[in-house]
Amino acid sequence: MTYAVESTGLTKRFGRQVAVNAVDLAVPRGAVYGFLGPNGSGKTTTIRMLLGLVRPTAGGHRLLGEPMPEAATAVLPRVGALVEGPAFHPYLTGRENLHRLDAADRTADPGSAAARIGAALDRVGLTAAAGKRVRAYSLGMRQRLGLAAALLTPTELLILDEPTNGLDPQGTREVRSLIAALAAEGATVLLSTHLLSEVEQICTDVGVMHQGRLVAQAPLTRLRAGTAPRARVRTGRPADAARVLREQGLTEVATGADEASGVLGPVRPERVVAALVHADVPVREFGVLAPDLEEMFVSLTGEGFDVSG
Ligand SMILES: Nc1ncnc2c1ncn2[C@@H]1O[C@H](COP(=O)(O)OP(=O)(O)OP(=O)(O)O)[C@@H](O)[C@H]1O
Repeated sequence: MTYAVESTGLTKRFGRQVAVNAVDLAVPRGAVYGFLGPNGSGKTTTIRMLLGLVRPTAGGHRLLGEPMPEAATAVLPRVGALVEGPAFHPYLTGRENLHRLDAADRTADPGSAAARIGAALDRVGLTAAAGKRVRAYSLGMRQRLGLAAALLTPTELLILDEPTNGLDPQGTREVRSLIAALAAEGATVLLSTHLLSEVEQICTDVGVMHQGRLVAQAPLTRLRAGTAPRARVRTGRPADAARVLREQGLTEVATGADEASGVLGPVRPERVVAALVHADVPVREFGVLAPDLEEMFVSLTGEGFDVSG
């Protein structure tokens, strides 16, 4: 079995609106999979279907190789989840809330509950605030408590909806390093985010959602390799430069007021420079522009991502 999460044709309609449209997810075992998309693109609805919280209109999926929802009782205890608005009791402390959740899990051993809860609180950096009532928690502290709840189960697969949402920069860094540590211990992580920078920092794989559709899905290394570098020449004679670029085999050649550029493909940049000089094109500047993931995602979705954070 190679996929920790696998869906085929997963679809959810709300009335006339198709929130999730025939999504085929494939999350490899051991991956940190970034489920990336702008607000409203269908990430949360997909995650809720994966966890069996929302019934799909069509399609199906497997978690850890088991068919859902048929195998839900067997497989869900092996899956840690953080979904929007976890139902914590506001008048109980963080620790007491975890005890409640842990006690509700029939597969958890009550004898080791205190140790399990202490370890989970510790991992998310909430030990000091564990004795406070949840109603006094900030959004970031609630988010951490949600993560601690996800860590109560064995972390074979973690499904996290916007895990760094509401955290300050320090908290964001801590949660990202926690995710990296869990992955290093062998867990598969699927996390949703609208931050491309988050995907670039911690993910090995990415799936891009746009208007309910999964418009791209690949290991990050392959996406980076697939975004072709462009060569750019600054010159007073852009038309002549463009002709040379085409002669040299560059594709998608474009010109601006004082520049020409094209996709290099297999052509070596030093050959292009030599050809420009040979053709008497005055070269003020020559550069190879690094592939830019953001540009690629924008071209896939026609929308920008929030790149801060
Ligand atoms: N229970 C519901 N009833 C009706 N429409 C819904 C419901 N839940 C979600 N939607 C709609 O489905 C679409 C996808 O929403 P979803 O929350 O899955 O997107 P998202 O990518 O998670 O966005 P966000 O980042 O804002 O959470 C949205 O247009 C939303 O309004």
